[in-house]
Amino acid sequence: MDIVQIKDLSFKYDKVNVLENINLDIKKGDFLAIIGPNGGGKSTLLKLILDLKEPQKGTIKKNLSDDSFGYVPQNTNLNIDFPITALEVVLMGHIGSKKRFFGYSKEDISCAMNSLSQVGMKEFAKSKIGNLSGGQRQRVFIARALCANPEIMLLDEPTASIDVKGQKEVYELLANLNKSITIVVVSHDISVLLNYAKSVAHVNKNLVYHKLDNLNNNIDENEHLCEVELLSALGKNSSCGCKHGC
Ligand SMILES: Nc1ncnc2c1ncn2[C@@H]1O[C@H](COP(=O)(O)OP(=O)(O)OP(=O)(O)O)[C@@H](O)[C@H]1O
Repeated sequence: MDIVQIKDLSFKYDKVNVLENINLDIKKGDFLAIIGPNGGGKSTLLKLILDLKEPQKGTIKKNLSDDSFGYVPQNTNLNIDFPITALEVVLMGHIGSKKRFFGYSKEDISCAMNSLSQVGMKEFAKSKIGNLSGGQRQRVFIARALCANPEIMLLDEPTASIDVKGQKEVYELLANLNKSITIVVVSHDISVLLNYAKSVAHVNKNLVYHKLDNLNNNIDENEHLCEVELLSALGKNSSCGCKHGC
């Protein structure tokens, strides 16, 4: 079943076209990697899917209820020096609370602890967010998105500034969540991500979609794999926008 159907979507900021005639169906259970060069339109596409922006042309149809999206934004806008605990960060994402202005209910706290447990961070519930490693902090942000009990989770650059070991841990976690949640990840760290993704969408104003079962898998995550190499492995050509200038 397609849980998101994007048809002939175009979007521009001012007069500059950022996305042009995008067609994409996201299947229930998919683990979709959205890759592409800087400024290619990946974050804009996520925001359109999340209704944070409106398409100027084309349609996005969703076979989901509105509150079943989990979103882990690129910039969490959280000052990590702020003395807030992992549990409090997760509670901030709790949309089920009926006691918003009077603190959180026991149910909210138990749901947040459950989310922390799902991401392997229960014992860090009382740790200050600034004292966690980058990978641990990202797990807490994933736990916050899990509080909405999402059917689909969208993550924008979840492994930026995390070392390869930490990246693998984040993707192992997402692969595990993918047993019940559809996962969409925007990332530049494609060598690690592509060992976990089931499909890939290359976005550079236009979108090219590939299923990944025909890619020779077990990519060595310590080796740099540029988008040209990836797309040529998939039988497509594209100019590389990667930072290595290949
Ligand atoms: N609010 C905005 N107003 C005007 N232009 C914008 C705005 N947001 C993004 N853009 C421009 O739209 C283009 C696409 O941006 P977007 O953030 O979607 O790309 P991206 O593929 O996610 O990039 P990156 O990989 O660098 O995060 C860029 O040229 C960017 O400068």
